[in-house]
Amino acid sequence: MGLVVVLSGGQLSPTLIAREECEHYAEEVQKLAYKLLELISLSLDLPANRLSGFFKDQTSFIRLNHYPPCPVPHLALGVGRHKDAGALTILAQDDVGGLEVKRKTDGEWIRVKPTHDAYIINVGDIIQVWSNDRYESVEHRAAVNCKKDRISIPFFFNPAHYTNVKPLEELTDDQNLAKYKPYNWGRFFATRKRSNFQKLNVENIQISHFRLLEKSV
Ligand SMILES: O=C(O)CCC(=O)C(=O)O
Ligand SMILES: [Fe+2]
Repeated sequence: MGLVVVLSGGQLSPTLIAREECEHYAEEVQKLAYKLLELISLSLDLPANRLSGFFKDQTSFIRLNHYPPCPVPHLALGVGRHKDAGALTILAQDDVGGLEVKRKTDGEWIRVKPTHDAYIINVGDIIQVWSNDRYESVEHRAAVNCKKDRISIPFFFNPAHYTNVKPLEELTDDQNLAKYKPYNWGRFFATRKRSNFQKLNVENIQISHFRLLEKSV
């Protein structure tokens, strides 16, 4: 399957990026994404293949992020705070570090220490909605480094654009009411993309806009 590769940041040149290597990487990382999807399904007491059908015409893509160094990192925008809108993100990064996740208990930003040869897996908004909040997508951001360039390569595993995203019927009943009303993934994503990096600003689309029930803490 053809995957879109998006380049973002300072001096990355498409000519420097080997096409075959990107395609090979996309194929392999996609296999990992399907495996993770199976494990998530099983963890929700669902058949392993319960979610894979949503990805038949998937809208997944890879982004190559380049963060040039900045002498005043706190004044620079890396990637602003946001939650990944899709199903899962598989993030490869170099050893510079910069990714921060927001701790829910006190709102502190916690730096994620890069681990050699390991991926960071982010649960996205769609898994949160499908699981009716049993999984939760994490708020995160990426800071720039004052001395070093940084590269990160997220693979965004997203379902078909026509997917109607809603809590799975198996996980809802009279005792566990659906916490979200259905929304169309293609429209959600297009709206999100238009707002670029202002990802958590009020005018931007969020799954909380589709929430039916108050969130229990
Ligand atoms: O560069 C990173 O560590 C995170 C990037 C990110 O969150 C994103 O591209 O959605
Ligand atoms: Fe992200």
